[in-house]
Amino acid sequence: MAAREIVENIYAVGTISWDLRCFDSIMPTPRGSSNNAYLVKGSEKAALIDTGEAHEEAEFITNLMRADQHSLDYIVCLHAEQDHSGLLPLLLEVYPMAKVVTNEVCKGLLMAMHHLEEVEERFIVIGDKETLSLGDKTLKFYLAPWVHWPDTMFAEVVEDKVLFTTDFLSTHYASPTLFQNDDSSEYLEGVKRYYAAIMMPFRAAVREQLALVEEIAPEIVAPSHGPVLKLPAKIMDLYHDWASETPKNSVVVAYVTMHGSTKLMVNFLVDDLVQRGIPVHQYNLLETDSGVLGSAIIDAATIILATPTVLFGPHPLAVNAAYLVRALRPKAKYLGVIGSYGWGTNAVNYLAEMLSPLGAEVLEPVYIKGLPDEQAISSLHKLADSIEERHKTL
Ligand SMILES: Cc1cc2nc3c(=O)[nH]c(=O)nc-3n(C[C@H](O)[C@H](O)[C@H](O)COP(=O)(O)O)c2cc1C
Repeated sequence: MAAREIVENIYAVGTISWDLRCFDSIMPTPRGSSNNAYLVKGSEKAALIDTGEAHEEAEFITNLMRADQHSLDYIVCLHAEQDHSGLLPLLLEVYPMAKVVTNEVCKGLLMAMHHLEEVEERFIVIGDKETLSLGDKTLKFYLAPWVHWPDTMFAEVVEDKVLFTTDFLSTHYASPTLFQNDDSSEYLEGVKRYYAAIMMPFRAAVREQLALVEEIAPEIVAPSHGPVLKLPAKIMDLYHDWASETPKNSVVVAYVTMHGSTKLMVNFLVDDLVQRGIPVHQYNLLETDSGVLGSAIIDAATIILATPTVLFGPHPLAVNAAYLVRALRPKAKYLGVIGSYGWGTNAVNYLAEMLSPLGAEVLEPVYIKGLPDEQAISSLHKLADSIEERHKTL
């Protein structure tokens, strides 16, 4: 990939992974991704904004050479995670005069993770709203913690109104174009997957950093993954909506079944909710990737886990889903467990306990032996009644 000019003397020099299908071994990336890095060439000094994964060295160094960058004054680290900082040790060797510019928290993480004690004197620690002159371009730094690590920060090229936002407003999306001009559904699906997996647990920080971006009012947002954005109003609006604490009148039913009993229960419950006009989506956990499930739970008011009992507890796929729900901390107000067992079970308690840190109300479970009978169907109707009643108060 050649270095690509964003505005005069600011280049994208990162790497694109067209074939990547899972990021961090946790996030499915059906459209690939990119690890973005940027080169800012001032009249006196040059700064690299972030690096890339350690294994991307060949492509990365090639890009810097194509940008004709044979020396560097600064390597700015906006975030210590290895997809941004993995090449820092190598670049410190390649550019022996370069200083590392970062905040105190990020410095601590970089030093600890890359064992950089020997080069500590090459670090320059900057604080919130401090600036660094590159000659005719000025970098201004903004601490933006918890989107999504404690160290995250933004950097602005003041004269060009370009804001580097690290993972904030990023998307795992390998784009042939430098800028994202369209609202293609594929791209927006990527935006949503990324928000769900990375930003959702930190909604309060997301709201704070949205306000910061609005205050800075950049003309161009250059994030760490996916395309560069001009006036990202659409994505900002989506973030505002997703990061609010108000859930929507919708229900997510995530289920697994071995012999079909739990599936029949799901069918009854979902049909009942549909009859009542409550938006509901069901997901078979056997074939639902974590990005789809994560996106689905962003704003649902109720999440139902449906599982048979396996060895006295929930099916492992339901445990996995519950773990994901707990970790992503969605804004759901109500949780439910339904399912089927044979002779003895602790599945409901197990899931209720797993999900208790969310602080949501756990609705009366419907957990039955074998196939659903009339009594089970009546209990599922009652569950739909309580969902309808509670959703009226949203
Ligand atoms: C591997 C396996 C382990 C099971 N372990 C239990 C168990 O510990 N306790 C129990 O009550 N039922 C157990 N069952 C029975 C199922 O929970 C029961 O058949 C249930 O009705 C299946 O629901 P489904 O039709 O939705 O798959 C087990 C079934 C299988 C296949």
